[in-house]
Amino acid sequence: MTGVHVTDLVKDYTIRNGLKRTRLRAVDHVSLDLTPGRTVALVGESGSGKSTIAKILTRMESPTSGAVEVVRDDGTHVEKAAYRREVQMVFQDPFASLNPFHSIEHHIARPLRIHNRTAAGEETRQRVLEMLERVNLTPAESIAPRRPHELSGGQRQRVAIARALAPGAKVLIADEPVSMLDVSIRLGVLNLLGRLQREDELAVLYITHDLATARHFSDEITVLYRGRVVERGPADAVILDPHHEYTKLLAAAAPDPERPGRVTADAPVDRDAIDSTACYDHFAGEWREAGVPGADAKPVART
Ligand SMILES: Nc1ncnc2c1ncn2[C@@H]1O[C@H](COP(=O)(O)OP(=O)(O)OP(=O)(O)O)[C@@H](O)[C@H]1O
Repeated sequence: MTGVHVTDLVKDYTIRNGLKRTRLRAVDHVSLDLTPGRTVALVGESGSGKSTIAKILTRMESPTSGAVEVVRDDGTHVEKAAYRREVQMVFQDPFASLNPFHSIEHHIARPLRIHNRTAAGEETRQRVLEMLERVNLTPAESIAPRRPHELSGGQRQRVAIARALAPGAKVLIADEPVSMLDVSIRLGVLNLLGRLQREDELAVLYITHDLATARHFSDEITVLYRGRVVERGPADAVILDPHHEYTKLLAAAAPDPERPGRVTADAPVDRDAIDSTACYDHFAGEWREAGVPGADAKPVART
């Protein structure tokens, strides 16, 4: 089994405006752990740095500083090719993430071959059909030859999940995996992710704006504000007993089943009222400095 330790991660982007260059700190000293069989939800408004963290974890971006270590149970580090195999991402947009020119079979067979998960020919085909069945795309024989445009958004996202698992993923980074799907099918896709996680003991990072699903589908919640962790803890504790003013705003804006309409973490925020220098750590039961690694973070006095 494989877990991920993120320590003191920083990502700066350089923004060019004519001749002028400015630095934007998208991720500000973030530390978090992903452990097998558990889901950590990363929540925060648009621009808080969630996708940047996902891209660094999947090596699509490199960090400015800090460490991402993927570690097996026996303490050995997962390197290079194994990293690419074991840490997989499910993207937000099931329409853009699949190649319209290739069949569903091709999308799943490719990672199986690249990562040497099958010999060739009939064996690969059998594995593809098995993967389609695992994500409830049946009858698999009828789905396999189709092109992405012949499937619904929910079915495409199931293909994307099967493709992510095909190489033998141990860590899944799911970046807003249901936000572009019709509300009526979101739950089905999240339930599927939950089942696969339990069956394969995956370590999952679930990135979302939606506090209700974060609570329901995650063990822990980490709240990000302006690139910093401002609150972390068990999912119920963060939602039912939020300490940071930003989390309180998010919790207050979370969808209420009694109320029609859908409000998310993108609800308007009074930025002047928010302090991003302190983080409430429910595990430690105290306030700590935000923007410093967990172990070294000093407790801070706060009422
Ligand atoms: N390649 C880039 N170059 C410059 N700035 C970037 C780049 N990628 C992201 N940013 C900036 O970094 C900050 C964090 O962006 P990021 O996409 O990680 O946020 P997010 O929380 O995932 O937002 P969303 O929920 O809208 O996807 C934003 O201010 C964004 O504009």
